[in-house]
Amino acid sequence: LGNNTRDCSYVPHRLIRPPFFLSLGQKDGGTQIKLVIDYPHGAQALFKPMRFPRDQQTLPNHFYFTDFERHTAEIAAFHLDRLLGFRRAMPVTGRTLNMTTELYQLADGELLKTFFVSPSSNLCFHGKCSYYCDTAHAICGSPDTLEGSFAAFLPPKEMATRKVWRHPWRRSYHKRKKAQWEMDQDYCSLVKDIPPYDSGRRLLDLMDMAVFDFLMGNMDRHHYETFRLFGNETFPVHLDHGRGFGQPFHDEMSILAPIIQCCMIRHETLSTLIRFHNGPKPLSELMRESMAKDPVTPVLWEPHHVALDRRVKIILESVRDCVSKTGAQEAVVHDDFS
Ligand SMILES: Nc1ncnc2c1ncn2[C@@H]1O[C@H](COP(=O)(O)OP(=O)(O)OP(=O)(O)O)[C@@H](O)[C@H]1O
Ligand SMILES: [Mn+2]
Repeated sequence: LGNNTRDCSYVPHRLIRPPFFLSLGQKDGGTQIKLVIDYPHGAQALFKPMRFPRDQQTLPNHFYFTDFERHTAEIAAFHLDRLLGFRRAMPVTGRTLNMTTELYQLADGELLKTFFVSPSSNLCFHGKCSYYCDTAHAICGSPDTLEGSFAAFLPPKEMATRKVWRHPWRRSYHKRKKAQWEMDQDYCSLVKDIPPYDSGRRLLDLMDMAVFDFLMGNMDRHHYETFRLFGNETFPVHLDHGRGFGQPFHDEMSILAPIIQCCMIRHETLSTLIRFHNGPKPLSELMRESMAKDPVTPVLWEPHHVALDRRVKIILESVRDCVSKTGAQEAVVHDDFS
């Protein structure tokens, strides 16, 4: 993890072969199919399969909550989180797998029943879930290789329980309704009075999350989770980015609402954004370099890189507007937590 590449030269070669799976199962909960992969020695990964080619955009008549998930968004979001200096996302890598030997032969029960061969002789499955789990939305190999994202698994509940929080700037998840924050420009003053946002680091962490989500265009931040162990003095884990990186030609300003309405950003995060803007290297280049070694590189369609640099500029402009209203003392917050 991190900037330092781990030195593996002392590891016998047979130990660093790609690991093989022991078993797999469907991850319950959530709207789209994802699998829990079990490796030997108790390790696990969360697998999200590829559905579409890299250049497919969010369908124009789809809402943020009906958008298909993209495995590449999960991979790219991990790299973006790390480059922003947050390190609040689980590590995610891409990998191409053999559907027959690595999925079909290991599947059982309800999952196995959903495998079939398509009219063009590709092996497919659709699993069971609450949205896109039917024959019309199946995941198909070509003919039997399939790309996916593999996220390192969070520690089990027994080791580290998590608390789920409703995001104060959650969208309505309804095709006709708006959320309160979309109608009330003074919404932040309400949030600021309510624990855990009234003290400590949490409100600033939400500002960081808005930066992160705006850069990738993720509108699907309905809840977030924290580890209970540290009470409120802890960070929100950045999970579930499958709906990011869907619209490279559109910048969704409403994702910046927390920053615009609270007129606030963490000093450290602002410095990072200024570094992306002034160089030596723009964010697009840092992302390309960071993802170059991923097994499914190039991870993102090129227009997404262009969008990242454009959006860095937009955040800086928003912060500048806000500083000119309230002054830098108020808007740019120094804290010791990041
Ligand atoms: N790396 C991980 N390790 C273990 N559990 C995870 C990991 N990432 C996510 N989860 C858990 O799995 C749940 C579902 O994952 P995720 O949110 O990515 O799927 P989803 O289908 O998009 O769900 P939803 O539709 O509720 O947004 C999350 O709420 C989280 O608690
Ligand atoms: Mn989701």
